[in-house]
Amino acid sequence: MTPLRIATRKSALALWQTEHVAARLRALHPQLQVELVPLSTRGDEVLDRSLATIGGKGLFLKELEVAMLDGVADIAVHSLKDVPMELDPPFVLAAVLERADPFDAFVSNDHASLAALPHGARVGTSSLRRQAQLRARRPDLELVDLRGNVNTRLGKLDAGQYDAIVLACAGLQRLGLDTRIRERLVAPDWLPAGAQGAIAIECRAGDSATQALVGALEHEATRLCVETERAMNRRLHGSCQVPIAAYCTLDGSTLHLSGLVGDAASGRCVRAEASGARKSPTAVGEAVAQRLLDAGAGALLAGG
Ligand SMILES: NCc1[nH]cc(CCC(=O)O)c1CC(=O)O
Repeated sequence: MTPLRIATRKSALALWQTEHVAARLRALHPQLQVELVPLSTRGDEVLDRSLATIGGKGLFLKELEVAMLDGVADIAVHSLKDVPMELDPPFVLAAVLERADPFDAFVSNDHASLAALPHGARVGTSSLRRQAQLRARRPDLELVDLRGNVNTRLGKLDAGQYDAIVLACAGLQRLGLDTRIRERLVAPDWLPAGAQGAIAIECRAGDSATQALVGALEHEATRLCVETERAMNRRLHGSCQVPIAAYCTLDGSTLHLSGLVGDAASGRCVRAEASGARKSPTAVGEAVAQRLLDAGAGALLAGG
């Protein structure tokens, strides 16, 4: 059998996620040889600049997609929250794995919780979604830009540049850093990015053999929830540059979606919810998007 080659970014988190997928594929298919193809992406090389000015988060995907088109790799492993709402037609998400912890983590060396931070404390995050929710709860905080991969961000916290930072729980847990989590910021009070905590496998749309191979890793409940969240984002034209949060759960046959659009500067947040049948993730996502727009989210999305 020809080996299955997996394109991956080179950050510690990306490599962990790719090794995880490789191990699960080897366990499912003992005869299969699985190889990693680590690649540098433009998104990794320009982390110090605003991603919006250089083409958005899709930059992390592009090189991995080129590798698949060139036949250098068969699949690519992604954090689904970083995957654009629309994939280019030659690609599909062949599997979505069971979601890990979907929530954000409050991380600090000196303070036990967001509420316990002293007045005017410095909190590092470059996520507009996190900034908007921080401002809403604590208008007194000084919010400071913080980029880089998980270990870079923790290093800057430990160097004393911030009193606290906010990261995804899933990334910390995967890297064995869960003891750094001082407080989990959970729904309904605090909402994560759509698809946070979920790993997705992308492959060529025409490659049905590979799709069959990786399809065994599909987790249906996660797929339904992230499709609902992504339908909301798509309808709102969400990208990493707009403060949009979405969190969906599946309860038996019912999807429950909570959405939020915020403004990082003022901390104004508009929220909406909807429920619907598990067979209708798109309708549930679009219903929440419409309710957010009806409640005034359009002005926040337009930047004011
Ligand atoms: N923005 C980068 C990114 N993309 C995915 C994760 C965490 C893992 C996940 O959500 O699956 C992170 C780190 C973070 O936001 O702290």
